[in-house]
Amino acid sequence: AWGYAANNGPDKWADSFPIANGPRQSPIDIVPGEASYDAELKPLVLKYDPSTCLEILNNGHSLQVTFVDDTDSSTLKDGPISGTYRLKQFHFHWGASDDKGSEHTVAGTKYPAELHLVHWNTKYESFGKAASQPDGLAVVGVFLKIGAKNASLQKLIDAFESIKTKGRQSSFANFNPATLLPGCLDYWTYDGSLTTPPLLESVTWIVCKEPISISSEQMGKFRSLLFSAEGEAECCMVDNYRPPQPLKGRPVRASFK
Ligand SMILES: NS(=O)(=O)c1ccc2o/c(=N\O)[nH]c2c1
Ligand SMILES: [Zn+2]
Repeated sequence: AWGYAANNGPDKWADSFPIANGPRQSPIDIVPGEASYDAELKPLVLKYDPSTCLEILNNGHSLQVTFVDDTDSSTLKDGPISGTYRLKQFHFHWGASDDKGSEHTVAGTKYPAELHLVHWNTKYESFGKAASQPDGLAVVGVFLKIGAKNASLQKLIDAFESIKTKGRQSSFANFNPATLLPGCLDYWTYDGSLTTPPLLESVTWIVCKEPISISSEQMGKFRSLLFSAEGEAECCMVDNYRPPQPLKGRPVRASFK
């Protein structure tokens, strides 16, 4: 099965998922000077209902918080997209040290971590169906940088003991993902893919320019999660990021000057 180790990591994914070398793969290096400001891009409209928060889980690749997505309670609208996209889950990617961990980079700069809020287009009947369509998904990416303790992230961290190993999940209620968004919602946007297998080219990426903070201690708690299941040799969940992929001529637009 795929992972992030030398024997099953990003350089090996093309063996089972040839789309890994496709024309619209993610993540990418975002070069602000080469992004074009598009005055027609609208502000993001994110409306999240904390009561749709369901559970927190360790899926062996990341820690993920999943949401009830059978109604339009938690949605993303406007920005670069048309129609309504429903929040399905959010998760993170991070490094073994503070000098790496994000998937997108900004003029080569790696952040210690990156948050992905995953939404699917309600013109399709489910996430699974949407994930195979070129306009099926919209993922909002938020960079994390080392700084002040983040009270919102702390609520997630307080649940980590119950999801330390692969396959563990626990109920997680009334969490408002809007508390994880930066104050300013300026963004870059481009057409891309899932950054993990099956690497489907169905994602409109919306990457926020402004990072949110996480303290060093909090970052250490992320690194205490395990890729391994209970009873297996312990393997720290770190460096669960795919490096930037070729842009292949794609335009990157900015919502800000
Ligand atoms: N890392 S990512 O591109 O946000 C992402 C989002 C949703 C996903 O669902 C997946 N398999 O079902 N992989 C995946 C990656
Ligand atoms: Zn992700």
